[in-house]
Amino acid sequence: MDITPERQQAANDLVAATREVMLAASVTDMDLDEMRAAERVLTEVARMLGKRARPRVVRAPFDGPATARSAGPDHPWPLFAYNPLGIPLQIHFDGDGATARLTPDALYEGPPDLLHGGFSAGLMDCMLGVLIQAQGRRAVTASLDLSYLRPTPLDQPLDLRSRIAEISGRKITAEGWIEHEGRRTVEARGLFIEIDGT
Ligand SMILES: CCCCCCCCCC(=O)SCCNC(=O)CCNC(=O)[C@H](O)C(C)(C)COP(=O)(O)OP(=O)(O)OC[C@H]1O[C@@H](n2cnc3c(N)ncnc32)[C@H](O)[C@@H]1OP(=O)(O)O
Repeated sequence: MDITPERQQAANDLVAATREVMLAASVTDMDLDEMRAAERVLTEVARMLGKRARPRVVRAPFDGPATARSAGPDHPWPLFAYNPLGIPLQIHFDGDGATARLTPDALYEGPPDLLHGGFSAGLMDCMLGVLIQAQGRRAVTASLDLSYLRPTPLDQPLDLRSRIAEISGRKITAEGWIEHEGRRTVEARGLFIEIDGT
């Protein structure tokens, strides 16, 4: 089924509202009865939405990041607009690099008050992978090496960056990092291999 701009916006708004629910459900301190009442409402919502469902989450077009890159840094590419489980990012492209800003909330906690290292890895995979996709290259991650240099805080703005380091035949190496207040907390280096097909 084609997705009209109106359906796309409605789907994105629904996913954004779902993220709000996920955070609220995770940190709520309501009374037992209120929690049970909220659970009943949410179960009903899940049934309502599930009455007609696709087998998979809607995919954004493959060439979306390349189009955003051509349009310039003021035209970010939204990541995970259709999937509440993904950490939503607005990725800005500038030449051979990409940047994004994120303030992670309580959903993404690992050590107390800090960002979970697995989420950092996922963010880096996205920053590197989407940058490669924005070059029009169809590639998957073959390896991703991470250095956790210092703790990454929650509830504070983080700057995410990536750049292409090397291209050799089908092999593309990209680097990225997470910064808090100008200091790197995580560094990543990934090898991506170009694949055939769609
Ligand atoms: C459709 C794309 C849409 C956009 C998607 C965005 C993706 C977002 C990022 C992801 O999360 S991707 C999901 C996680 N990754 C995977 O599921 C990939 C699983 N692995 C594979 O599918 C294959 O192993 C892979 C395509 C990576 C390589 O298999 P090939 O059979 O094509 O590789 P081949 O054996 O011919 O090796 C090609 C070169 O890459 C090198 N290589 C392959 N895997 C490597 C590895 N793991 N580490 C280091 N080098 C590796 C290999 O040594 C060789 O180097 P040389 O050309 O110099 O000889």
